[in-house]
Amino acid sequence: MAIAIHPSVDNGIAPGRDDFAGGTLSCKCAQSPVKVKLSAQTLHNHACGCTKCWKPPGALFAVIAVVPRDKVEVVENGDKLAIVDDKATIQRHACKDCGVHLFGRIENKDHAFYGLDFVHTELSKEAGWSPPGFAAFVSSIIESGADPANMGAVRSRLRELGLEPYDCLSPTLMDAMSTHAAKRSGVLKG
Ligand SMILES: N[C@@H](CCC(=O)N[C@@H](CSCO)C(=O)NCC(=O)O)C(=O)O
Ligand SMILES: [Zn+2]
Ligand SMILES: [Zn+2]
Repeated sequence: MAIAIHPSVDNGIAPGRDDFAGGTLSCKCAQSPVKVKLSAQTLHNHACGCTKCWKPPGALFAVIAVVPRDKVEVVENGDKLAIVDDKATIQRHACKDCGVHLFGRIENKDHAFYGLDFVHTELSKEAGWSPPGFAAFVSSIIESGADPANMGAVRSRLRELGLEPYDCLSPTLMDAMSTHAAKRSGVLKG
C-alpha cells in the first residue's frame, strides 16, 4: 500500500481552475464552525512536513498555501479563534474547540512573506484551488515521530505524486527569501 501523505493528494491531485477567485474555509466543529472567507486564488501551495503546520489526523504532511492577507476575512464565530504560538514567525489562528488552523499570519513587516497569510484550502468545499506543487520541510516529519529509515520511501512517494521533496522551502521561495535579505542588507540594489 502506498504511503499516506495527505488525504487531498493520496488519490491524485485535483487541478486548479484559472478563473477561480476564492471560497470559504470552515473548521471541523459540528456546531458553530469558524468560517473564514478568502477572496482570491491561493499561491505557492505545497505539502509541508514541519511540526507547526496543522495536519489532519493520520496525515504525514500538511498542505498549505498563501493568499494576500487583505483577502482573508473571518466571517463567522471568530470568537473561537486563538493564536497557537504568538512567538512564532507565522501566528496560526486556530479554533479553540477543534484545533484546526484557519489562517497563519506574519506580523513582522520585515519578513520576506509579510502580507501573505498561510491557509489550508482543504477546509473549503469549493473546487478549483491551486494544487500543491512541491513538498517542503520533508526531513521535519521525523520531528513528529516518523521513522528515519522510511524517508527514502516517503521521498519516492512524493516524487510519484509530482511533489518534489525539499528539506526547506522550494528553490523559488528560498531565492525570494534570500533576495529579500540581500536587498535589506544592501548587498543587492533595487
Ligand atoms: N524543523 C522545523 C521547521 C519549521 C519551519 O521552519 N517551518 C517553516 C514552514 S511552515 C510553512 O511552509 C516556517 O516558515 N515556519 C515559521 C513558523 O512556523 O512560524 C519544524 O518542523 O518545526
Ligand atoms: Zn472548530
Ligand atoms: Zn509548515
